[in-house]
Amino acid sequence: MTKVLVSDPIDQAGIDILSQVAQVDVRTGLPPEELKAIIGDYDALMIRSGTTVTAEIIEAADKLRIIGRAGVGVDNVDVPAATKRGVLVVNSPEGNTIAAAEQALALMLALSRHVPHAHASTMAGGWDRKKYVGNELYKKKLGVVGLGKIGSHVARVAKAMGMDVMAYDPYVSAERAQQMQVRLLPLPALFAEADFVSLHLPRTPDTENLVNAELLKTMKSTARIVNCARGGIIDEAALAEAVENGTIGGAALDVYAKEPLEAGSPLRQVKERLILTPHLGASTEEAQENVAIDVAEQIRDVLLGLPARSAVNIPGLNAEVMEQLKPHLQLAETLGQLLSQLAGGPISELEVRLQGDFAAHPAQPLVVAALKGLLSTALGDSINYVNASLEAKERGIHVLEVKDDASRDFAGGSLQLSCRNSQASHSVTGAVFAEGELRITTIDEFPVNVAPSRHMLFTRHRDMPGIIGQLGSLLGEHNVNIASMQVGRRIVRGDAVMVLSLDDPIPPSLLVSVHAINGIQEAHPVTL
Ligand SMILES: NC(=O)C1=CN([C@@H]2O[C@H](COP(=O)(O)OP(=O)(O)OC[C@H]3O[C@@H](n4cnc5c(N)ncnc54)[C@H](O)[C@@H]3O)[C@@H](O)[C@H]2O)C=CC1
Ligand SMILES: O=C(O)C(=O)COP(=O)(O)O
Repeated sequence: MTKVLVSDPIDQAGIDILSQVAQVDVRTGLPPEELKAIIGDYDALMIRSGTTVTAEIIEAADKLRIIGRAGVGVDNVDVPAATKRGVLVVNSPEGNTIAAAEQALALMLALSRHVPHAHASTMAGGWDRKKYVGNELYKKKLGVVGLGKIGSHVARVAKAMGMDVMAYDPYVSAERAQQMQVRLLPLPALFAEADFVSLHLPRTPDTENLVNAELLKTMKSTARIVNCARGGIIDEAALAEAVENGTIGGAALDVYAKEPLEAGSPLRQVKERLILTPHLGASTEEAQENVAIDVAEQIRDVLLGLPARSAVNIPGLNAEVMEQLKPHLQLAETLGQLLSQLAGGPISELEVRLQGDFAAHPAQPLVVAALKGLLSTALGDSINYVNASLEAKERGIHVLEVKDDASRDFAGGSLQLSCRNSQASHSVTGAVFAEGELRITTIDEFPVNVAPSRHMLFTRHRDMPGIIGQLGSLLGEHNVNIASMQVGRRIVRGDAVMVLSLDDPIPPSLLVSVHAINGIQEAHPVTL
């Protein structure tokens, strides 16, 4: 029975989808040791930010095929460790965009009008209209750091509220910023000019402690900062001090370096002009339904053997590409399997050549598929689209991609894989014919025209009378049925190849006899 573990609170809509294909166990708040102890039973894991998926947990996850993050940030998942184990990581890149953006806007308004403190004071019996005089956002300068999906929505709404919006994002083009009518500024200039700063960038080694004591000192003493992105981007002790000392006008945080926020955090000591919420950015009914459906559908699809649409660790290979290129990927994988069995040993270089109309396809997915095929001979089921590139790199396989749209052998083009190792080099070419039918069209530059089949035998031999008959009789004597046979040669009585599709595998003892036939130079049994 396929089993899915849901280890954080997920909307019921997601559980319902997963239940169509698997037994779903919801166990939230598991301590790491307990998660490690049970993860080996599960085919899929669905999480939010509450579960940390370490390399140790992935190591214990013998059956795990997919980790679904019902949200955006995957910084709580050791993605390289998952990739190494061939575990797909998916997320919901857009399901909570609006929720997180609205949380940032809510905090900006709440900060500028002292909403939480005024509320607490009123509830406590007070009526303090003077203390809580605030500021308007209208005509104030907002600096958005990270102009991605959430940052862009914040910028759009802030502009509608009459704010002057600037942004810092090293990966956003001047054209995009212009389109959004946002000024792009370097980070120090943005911090120096801003009345409000809102952070919307991921936490990475580059962004850790990006907002430190030094940068805070460059802000206006009235400026306020909002972080609904990730903890650890702001130095929390420095921020607490800056708010307390009046270096800046205030701050509102939804995310923390360590969650839940520790009881002894200096942030908890700040009494005024600081608003803290417990990571609520994505916590709207709408966003929770969106992300749960988005991610549960992907887990369901992957468990059914279908591609996922938002895979984090197979860039360029989303569901749309997989669907469009299905037969082409199948061809690349089959040729990879074939090539590795012809080579019969470690390979140091693989050339993937997209010829004719094939060159119009993106190369990367086809390279990944070829590597998966190539490595599956040695690594079996443990190799997949997730870890194929990494495994190839670790085995020192140098990959060359070539696009040659001038070569016009077939309508639709062809794909050629060539490999080299210390002893020899081999090449195979294939094409996708009408109705998605796959054909092997050359082997070691000899022209053939064969549909791949489960069991095959490839020989290199001298083109001379009697060889085909001898081989046919030999296989017949051993009850190996030949489904089809083809010979390819470049010159009469020169070197030739023979391709046999067989109904049964060739036993090793029979292979010895095949090799013994006079004129046969090489014989490679192939299983696809
Ligand atoms: N508080 C919450 O509950 C939620 C928090 N988030 C967090 O919000 C953040 C943004 O999410 P999205 O907008 O969906 O992501 P996104 O990928 O659409 O945007 C991130 C932007 O940050 C930019 N960026 C990367 N490194 C940068 C750097 N060093 N300096 C400035 N900009 C940089 C990227 O170019 C990109 O434009 C993520 O960290 C995500 O985890 C997302 C949803 C909910
Ligand atoms: O989607 C994200 O990146 C979030 O931070 C949301 O986290 P959550 O799912 O609410 O634990």
